[in-house]
Order: sequence, then C-alpha cells, then structure tokens
Amino acid sequence: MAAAAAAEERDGALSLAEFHATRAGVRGLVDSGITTVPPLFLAPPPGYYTPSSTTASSLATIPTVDLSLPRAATVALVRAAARSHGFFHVTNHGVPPSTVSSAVSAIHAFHDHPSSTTTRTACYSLASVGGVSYATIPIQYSPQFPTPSPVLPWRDTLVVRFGSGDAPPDLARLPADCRDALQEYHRALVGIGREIAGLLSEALGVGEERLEREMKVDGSLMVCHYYPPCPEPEKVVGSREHTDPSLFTVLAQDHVGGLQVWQEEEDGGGGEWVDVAPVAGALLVNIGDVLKVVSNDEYKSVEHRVVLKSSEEARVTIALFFNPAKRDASDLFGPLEELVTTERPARYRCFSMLEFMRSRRESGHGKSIVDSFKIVAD
Ligand SMILES: O=C(O)CCC(=O)C(=O)O
Ligand SMILES: [Fe+2]
Repeated sequence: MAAAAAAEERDGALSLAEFHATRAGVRGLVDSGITTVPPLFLAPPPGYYTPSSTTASSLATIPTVDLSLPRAATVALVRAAARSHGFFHVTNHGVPPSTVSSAVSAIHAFHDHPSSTTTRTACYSLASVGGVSYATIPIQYSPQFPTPSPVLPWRDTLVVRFGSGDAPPDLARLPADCRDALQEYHRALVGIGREIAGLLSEALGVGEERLEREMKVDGSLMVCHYYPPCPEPEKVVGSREHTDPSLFTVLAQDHVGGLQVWQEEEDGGGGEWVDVAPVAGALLVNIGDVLKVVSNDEYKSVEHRVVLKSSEEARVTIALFFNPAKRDASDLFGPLEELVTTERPARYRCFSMLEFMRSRRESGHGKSIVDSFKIVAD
C-alpha cells in the first residue's frame, strides 16, 4: 500500500526530464503560480547531510580591504583576511558602480520582464553552446549519497566563457539584452582581478608577479545566478555547500542576501553557518582551493552555501572565477617553493588542473577535495 502510494506520488510529481523539457527554469515554475515546492527541490531536514539548519544565528564578520589605502596597508589587510577568513570585501576598487549595477540589473531583467520568457526558453541549455549555457543545473552529489536530495537548487544560472588570451569571445549566444552590460562588467573585472592577484601574491611574500608568472591568472569564467523568490524558502537549497575550485572568485551581489559561510570554532571542535551581509558598492573576494594549495595552506578556502531568504524578492549574483590559464597535463601546481621550508614542509603533492578537476567531478563538486592531494597530516 505504502509502495503504491509512493509510486503514485512519484508519477504525479515533475520528473527531472519533464522539468528541463519546460525550458523555463525555476523562474518558469514560479510564474506558473506554484504555492508549494515540487519534490525535486525539497532539501532533507537539517542534520541529514549537514549538521546545521538553513537559518544562521549570527552575521559573519567579513574583513574589508580598502584599495585606496597605501600599498603596504592594503597588502597587510589582504594577508590577514586571506589567512583568517578566506573571504574579504573590496572597496574603492575603481569599478564604476554603474558597471556593476547595470550587469546585476541585466540579469534581473532577463528573468523578471514578462517579455524575456521567450528569450530564456530559447537559450535554455545545460550544455555550453558558443561559450554560453543557461539552465537550472542539477546538484552534483558524490556517490556516497545514493539518494541525493534535493536534485535541483532553487536557482537558474547563466554561464559565460569569455575566452582568454588570443581566443576571441564567441558571444552570439549571449542574450542580447545582457550582452553589453556583461561584457562591460567582465572588462572591468578582469582589471580588478589582475590587481587582486598581485595583492594576493605579494601578501604571500613572494612578490607581486609571482602568481601570474607561475600560472597565468585567467578570469574568463562568469557565472550569473538568479535565485527566484520561493514560496517555501526554508525547504530549498540555493547553492549547496561547497568550496570554490578556483584560485580566487570575485562576487557581485544585489541587496537581498542569502550567502552563508562556515565559521569554525576557535578550538576546531565544530562550527556554524553565518550570514554574509551584502555591502553596497563592495565586491566580495574569496580564496579557492587551488590558491589554498599554492599558498601551502597559508590561505583558507572556506566552505560556503546559499539559502533562500525571501518569498518576495529574487536575488542576483555574478561570480567571476579566476583560474590558472595553464591547464595542460604537463602544467603542474603545488605549494610555491619559496613557501616550503624545513619547519613548514610541502603540505600537498603537485597536480595538473586536469587531474584536479577530474577529482572534483568524481567527488561531486562539493566539499573541497584538496585533502586527497595532501602529503602532510594536520
Ligand atoms: O550566489 C552566491 O552568493 C554564491 C555563488 C557561489 O558560491 C558560486 O557560484 O560558487
Ligand atoms: Fe562558491
């Protein structure tokens, strides 16, 4: 009887294939007037995968780095923030506020204007075509969770690969309404990314150019997330808990909030999810797994996730991932030799980006996999 009821419920529910076939994303579901969350999006109760509920009890104290300070002061702030929190806000970064707000507004408009529905449906594709994909990307779990739940995040994502070096961007597939604003934003962010890479390098004590020389820092992967308003926000996942695989990531966000970071207790005995409050005009930088390794654990790559905060307002964020451009099998990365001493031996073995991304895919794109490259026990 119970099995029959379960089967009936399953048949009545939207399957993943049916959901993708609508080509309308989560925004389309919301437009269809749903008042409850479909099973594909239902997160298990707190404690099933993670030790904590979606509601954070406190606000994270994210350090701020003011780029208009004298260089030595900025470097000191970057060093302290990258070591203690792995996240920092950057202010006085020189990117015009209108460049950031136009890009964020373009993503809002792409989803919110009734007239954009046809464009979104036409773009909908999990696979990248001409450097662009747009879809609700299923959550990738590791094989150790045989019945992953939820299957889908409450989120529609536009991914743009801008091309790097001499490869010209092929952006014909980019929605026309977003094209100029996103290109302009990307141009500005590549500049600020170069500056941040220099600061992070200098803050390791290896000179401003070292990271660039070692790996060529590339900021061509842009990921624009749209988190629609949700009728039952506490039941869904915006972005599952993860660390970024990048060297570092620069995030622009609107005022809604929903990003949380995992803050470990001082004694290492546990931790809690804490909210990251958006700071108007600031860009948020976080260290990724590759830089954690290259820094020989001087810098932290911190776990973060997104919860839904509103049943009224949609949230938009734009993440630009800065990665090593050197991605051949023969390009190996490990702790920089200047950071390896007798007192502080290399904590990781070397690996190529291909090997790193393969491990990450196999482990389900979530938790940091850098431990599998570790050669020194904590
Ligand atoms: O949307 C956000 O606030 C964070 C997104 C994120 O963590 C990511 O894309 O890696
Ligand atoms: Fe992230």
